[in-house]
Amino acid sequence: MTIKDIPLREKCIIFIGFMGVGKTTIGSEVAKKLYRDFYDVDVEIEKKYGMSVKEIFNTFGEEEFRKKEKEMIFKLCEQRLNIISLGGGAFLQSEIKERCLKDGIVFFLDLSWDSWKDRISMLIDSRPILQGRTLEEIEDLFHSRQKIYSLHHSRVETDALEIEEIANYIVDSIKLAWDLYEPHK
Ligand SMILES: Nc1ncnc2c1ncn2[C@@H]1O[C@H](COP(=O)(O)OP(=O)(O)OP(=O)(O)O)[C@@H](O)[C@H]1O
Ligand SMILES: O=C(O)C1=C[C@@H](O)[C@@H](O)[C@H](O)C1
Ligand SMILES: [Mg+2]
Repeated sequence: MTIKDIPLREKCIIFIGFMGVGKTTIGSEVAKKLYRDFYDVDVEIEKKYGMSVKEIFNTFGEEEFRKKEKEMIFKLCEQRLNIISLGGGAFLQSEIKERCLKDGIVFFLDLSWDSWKDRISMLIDSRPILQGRTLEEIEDLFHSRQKIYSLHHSRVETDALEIEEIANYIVDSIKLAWDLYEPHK
């Protein structure tokens, strides 16, 4: 059986989007609702190194982190049925992007800059990419990153929604797609 033959119902469900939009939080909620295993790529890499992402960046550099990020995502995509939240920069690598779009159902969590900036205090200490940047530089990064997320299977605007509402909407839309494209016989 080739990779093309993965039934829709068995494909991994993958979350992308800028740092702090809610990939980890929403991914784990969706996994609970679908009774599936959840993997957060940043957390899996942290477990491998026994260090935080910030420590990995400081000790080994971003290039090493990106290499591990690709290895980890490819490994998780090889298995079926996983729910996977990517790091905010994973789609910078075109090989990751292509693999995820081929083997998974990719949800882009889209949050406006105005809403995102209210979360900055929760994120600034633990996200190495944000450190040492002014608010204006972070805003530029936020906007320039949007194009890496432009290829996806579904986009969810999360601004006005609670975590639970977003997770329910995503689960409903996945079930609808399953029934439409691969109805039970
Ligand atoms: N819809 C929401 N409403 C309010 N707060 C939210 C919502 N979604 C996520 N959050 C909060 O925003 C913060 C960042 O969320 P989370 O860690 O899930 O983002 P992320 O996309 O995984 O970030 P990163 O790419 O840096 O790993 C968390 O404190 C989370 O509780
Ligand atoms: O947007 C990014 O480049 C990153 C996002 C985080 O999830 C981590 O993967 C890391 O801090 C890099
Ligand atoms: Mg996360």
